[in-house]
Amino acid sequence: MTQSGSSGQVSRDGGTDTLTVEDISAYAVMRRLLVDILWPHRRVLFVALISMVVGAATSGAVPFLIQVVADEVFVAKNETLLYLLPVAIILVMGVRGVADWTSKVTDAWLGNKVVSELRIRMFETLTKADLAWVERTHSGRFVSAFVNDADIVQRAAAKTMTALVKDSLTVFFLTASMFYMDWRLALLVCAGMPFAYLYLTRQRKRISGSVRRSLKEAGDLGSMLTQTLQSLRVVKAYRQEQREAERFRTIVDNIVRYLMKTARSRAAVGPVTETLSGVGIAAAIFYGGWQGIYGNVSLGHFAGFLTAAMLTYPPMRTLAQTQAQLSEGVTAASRIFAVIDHSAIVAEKPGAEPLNVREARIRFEHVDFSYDNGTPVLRDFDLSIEPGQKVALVGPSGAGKSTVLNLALRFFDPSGGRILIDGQDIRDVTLPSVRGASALLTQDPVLFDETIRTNIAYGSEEASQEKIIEAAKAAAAHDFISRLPNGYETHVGEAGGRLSGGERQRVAFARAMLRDAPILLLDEPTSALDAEAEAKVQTALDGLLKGRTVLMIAHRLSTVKRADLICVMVEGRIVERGSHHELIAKNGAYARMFHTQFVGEAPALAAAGR
Ligand SMILES: Nc1ncnc2c1ncn2[C@@H]1O[C@H](COP(=O)(O)OP(=O)(O)OP(=O)(O)O)[C@@H](O)[C@H]1O
Repeated sequence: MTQSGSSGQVSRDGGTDTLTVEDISAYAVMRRLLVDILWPHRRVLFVALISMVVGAATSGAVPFLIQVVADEVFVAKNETLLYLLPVAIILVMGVRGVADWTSKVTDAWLGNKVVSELRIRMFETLTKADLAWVERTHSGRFVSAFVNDADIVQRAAAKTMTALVKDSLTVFFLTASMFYMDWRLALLVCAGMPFAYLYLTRQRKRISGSVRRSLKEAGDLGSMLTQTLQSLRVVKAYRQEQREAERFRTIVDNIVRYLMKTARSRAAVGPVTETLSGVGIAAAIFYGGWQGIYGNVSLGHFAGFLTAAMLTYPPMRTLAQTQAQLSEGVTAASRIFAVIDHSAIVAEKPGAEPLNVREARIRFEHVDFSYDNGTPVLRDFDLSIEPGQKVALVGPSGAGKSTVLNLALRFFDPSGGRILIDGQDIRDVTLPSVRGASALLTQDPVLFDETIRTNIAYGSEEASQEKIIEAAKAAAAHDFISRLPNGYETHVGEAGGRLSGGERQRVAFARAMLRDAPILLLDEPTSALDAEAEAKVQTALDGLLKGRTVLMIAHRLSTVKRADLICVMVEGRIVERGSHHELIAKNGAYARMFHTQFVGEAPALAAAGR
């Protein structure tokens, strides 16, 4: 058992069967964004806040200036103020302009920072996450989190931060000025606010629901696009273009449906705030005018108040619209947090030491394992591989051969038994040291869309050019690489698509050579090659196997013959073990396999002198 309590039944890794998004409150999400992400940039945040406060305060000063202009210049005919007031207004507006510029730039910076930080954290989680979880979650869901969700958070962060702080402060200052000037009039203007608040809360819930669904559909769209691009040959060969296009159209239509729902809820905010502001201002004009005619309210007083009321509504309207945007941002952020919060179950114990590889002896000690559906895949799997020994696993499809390699690399943890390398349980040592002890070669080598040199040096970045060439020579790859126009600097294309299968495999061999790991795990790396290509990589493979402990999955007689020990697996158990000749003589499961699967290869191998 690991410290994280891994049970080997992958579905029980904390109960996250899919990427469930919890209903987190807007407050919780914003608090997290503020504390976790923004706090390290508190200086910029501080500058942003100051500029917003200054901007809001200058707005609050404008009605007073208007009041003074009306009362002192127009009514009292004060000439000195006539010269002073324009200067004061230019100053106030100038300060407001600078504050506005500063708050916009700092907001954009903080918005971008929030999103890049969220993207980085998601990526880190992904690279450290359990394979089981990543495989279970559709790639489109991740792509959507990185692209759509992050984009929405960015827009929401940049816009709502200004609106929430600056516009709230502006509304506060202006409302305060209104109450200071005439509290009765101010009450009239503000009477509609509680209704607006209740209405907005209802709209916010609606928006949150439709945004969540549109983002989910956007994830499905991403998944479908990836899937179609990967399987375009099959789509064409089976003439499914029309069907795929219709499926795509359904998803796109759904997205539009949910986006329109969001747009309608968002737009519904406008008429309500407009009407309320109209009613408020109309009431203020009527009551203020009445006071002007029959009471003792001065023109300046009334004009100043009306300016304050007029100036209050635009930021209030923005605040109302912000509710919608905030709701979208919170929904998208909670989807991102669902990715970030995933905790890997295959994790290191605290204070784990690195694996100390002395001889590279591997021991699978009564290992049991099942994937998330709970069906046992390995049952009492018991195998010792001596230093330098080459062991081949053979058996029918689904017997659990690849699973054994997955467990050796600690991609999953067994539910029973232990796996030891040189006597150390691989759950007790650091993860990079376990994975660093082995090199894995698969049927379909994984190359990145980089140069050949970068692909060979993947995982051994510090290797010199000489070492890279040496590894390529040992992997019989140097000659073909040298013939390429850009040699080692040739880009291999997406997934190595510009190279042939055999060339890709030799680049992968060179990578393993350079890595020089004491343990080699092979998942029949030659099985996807034709006879000619295979012949070219055989020598490379022999060189690679020399002096290493090897565990290989074998589908071909040529691979089986390389092994010192052959283990026949059936339904997760080793049912026979021995050398090729011993097992043939036994006339059991291996002999049957030999006669059905391998016999066709035997004459070719004999001719090749193997
Ligand atoms: N990620 C996974 N999640 C759930 N079940 C899995 C997963 N990978 C493999 N299995 C199941 O585990 C069993 C063993 O699979 P495994 O790939 O180890 O067999 P194998 O012997 O390598 O087969 P093959 O020779 O066809 O590659 C199969 O029944 C398979 O369906």
